[in-house]
Amino acid sequence: MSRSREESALISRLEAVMGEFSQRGAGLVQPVRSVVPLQKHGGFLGLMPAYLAHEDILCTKMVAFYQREQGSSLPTTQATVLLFDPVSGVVSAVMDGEVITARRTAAVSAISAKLLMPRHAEILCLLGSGHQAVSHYEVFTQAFTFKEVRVWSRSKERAEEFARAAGGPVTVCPSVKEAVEGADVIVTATNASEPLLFGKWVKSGAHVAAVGACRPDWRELDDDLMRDAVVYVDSREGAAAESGDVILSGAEVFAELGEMINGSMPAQRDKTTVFKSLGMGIQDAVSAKLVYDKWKSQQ
Ligand SMILES: NC(=O)C1=CN([C@@H]2O[C@H](COP(=O)(O)OP(=O)(O)OC[C@H]3O[C@@H](n4cnc5c(N)ncnc54)[C@H](O)[C@@H]3O)[C@@H](O)[C@H]2O)C=CC1
Ligand SMILES: O=C(O)C1=NCCCC1
Repeated sequence: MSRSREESALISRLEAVMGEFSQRGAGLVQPVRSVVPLQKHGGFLGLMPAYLAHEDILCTKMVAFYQREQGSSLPTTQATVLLFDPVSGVVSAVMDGEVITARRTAAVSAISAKLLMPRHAEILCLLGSGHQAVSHYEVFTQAFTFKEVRVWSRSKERAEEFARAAGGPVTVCPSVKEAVEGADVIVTATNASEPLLFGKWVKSGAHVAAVGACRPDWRELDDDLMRDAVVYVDSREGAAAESGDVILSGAEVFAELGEMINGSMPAQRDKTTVFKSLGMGIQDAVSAKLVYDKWKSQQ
């Protein structure tokens, strides 16, 4: 299967499961991520189980996240995914979770952009130049056509490296402000714990896919942006427990991505919108099953 067909298959599986999640039916069990904080070491261990009864997928991801020193050779996010046979509880696969995490997160952000970005979006801006920035660049430029792609990163060298490695032209911007001004779609994919994207810089009607800041006291977005934008989340329970951008700004969550997919809540495309992504076990479960089924079919 070509990369683009794999991407479309992943996106349609994710759309279906996010829609099912937002119906809160009995066929889908996914608690909010359990987090074991490792304050002493600047990290946490997250456990992300999920059971999808209709498709009989039983899965858990274990993800370790560490805020590394700049220049560290270790990744900030390290994940392992376990797939089980739900009939017997036997483990059927142990998978590295790096690619699954990178691609499913970008695919979910692309679903939010498909529904919420301005109709004639021309400028994509990526804040951060790490794993998520790379996967978002790949998935977004495959799914949509932009006239300009911009990147900003704390380290100019890293941003330049990112631009060199990208499959098309990327403008490296010297500041967040210059990167985001006039942008139609902004992806925040950093390890920041303080706001770096300010509402006063964001063009009215733009769509922000906010991927970082996954702890209740971490931020990427300022209060103005959170309060002025229409805020969508992947899971209301997840956002209430884990998103500093939601909790500390006091912003109202308008809808879940799945509610938009189901048509029970509208996509307010004409407004400035934020999709606050935290990541969900069901996303890993359907992604891991796609990988497993493909591997099985090749045996
Ligand atoms: N929503 C979701 O489903 C998921 C979210 N994440 C989150 O996405 C974010 C990025 O993850 P990766 O790309 O894997 O990390 P990475 O370590 O590969 O890249 C992080 C980027 O953030 C930048 N950065 C670090 N500290 C910063 C600061 N204080 N201010 C501005 N930039 C800073 C780094 O220079 C780098 O460009 C993390 O916050 C991670 O927790 C990761 C996986 C899934
Ligand atoms: O969903 C995930 O996977 C993650 N989300 C937040 C940060 C660590 C990984």
